[in-house]
Amino acid sequence: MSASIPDILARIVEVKRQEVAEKSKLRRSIEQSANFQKGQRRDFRQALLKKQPAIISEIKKASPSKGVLSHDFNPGLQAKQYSEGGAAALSVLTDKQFFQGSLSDLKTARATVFLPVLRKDFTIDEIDVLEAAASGADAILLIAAILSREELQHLRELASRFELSSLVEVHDEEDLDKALESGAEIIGVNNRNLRTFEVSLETSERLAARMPASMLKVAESGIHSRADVERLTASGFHAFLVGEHLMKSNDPTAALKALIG
Ligand SMILES: O=P(O)(O)OC[C@@H](O)[C@@H](O)c1c[nH]c2ccccc12
Repeated sequence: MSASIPDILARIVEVKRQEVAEKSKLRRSIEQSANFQKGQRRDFRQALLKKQPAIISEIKKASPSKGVLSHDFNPGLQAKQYSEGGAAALSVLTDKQFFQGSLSDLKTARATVFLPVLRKDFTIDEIDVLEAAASGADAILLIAAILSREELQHLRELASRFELSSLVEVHDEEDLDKALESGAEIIGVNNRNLRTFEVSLETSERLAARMPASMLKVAESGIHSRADVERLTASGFHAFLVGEHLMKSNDPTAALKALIG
């Protein structure tokens, strides 16, 4: 990994720390809304297990590596098209500054379909988990590279108290060991290195070999074709997180059907 490449992940986390400080002032009311939403969750894990291959279809207006992906961004319509194409679940980017997303995108998407929804953001604090729960998310993302083993475990357990699933994201052996030790039940391998933006499906293949057979394995990023899905299925992946390929398509429903085969 080259040290000269600007470390986007560190910059994002810096912004998240400022947001956490702001949001924490509203903790009592956020926690109250989180409690109200209990009993309303859609089972993310079961939804993935029910489909083969299970495609977690992502709603993402823009990204730091690719810029704006969709110029007529419409999260409700996108959700509907994904649902019609056979998505197992949705992933909605809620980060504002780097991905141009919002919690209201998540609410709109979820209200339009019956699929469980993953809140895709950079979770670093309890308040983020409470906020996801309060916003009606069904699952959260926990990125191993920005959390300690203890934090991973603590935030996952907090999520589960609010009936949310956690997708624990890893991108190398060190992350994976941490994720396994923290008791992760769903592990996603990000083929995109969040520090350098390099994408390689080999990352998924390499790390899958080190995971228990019973682990629910998700391959994330850089998936563009039915051949990619087949290749990763062969190395033990059951679910696939796909963003750019579907966001850039003129017909997301057809694009999704083609990935499913
Ligand atoms: O657009 P892609 O290459 O299909 O990737 C989707 C998803 O994996 C990617 O958006 C992602 C994976 N982990 C993240 C963490 C934060 C933000 C974004 C991500």
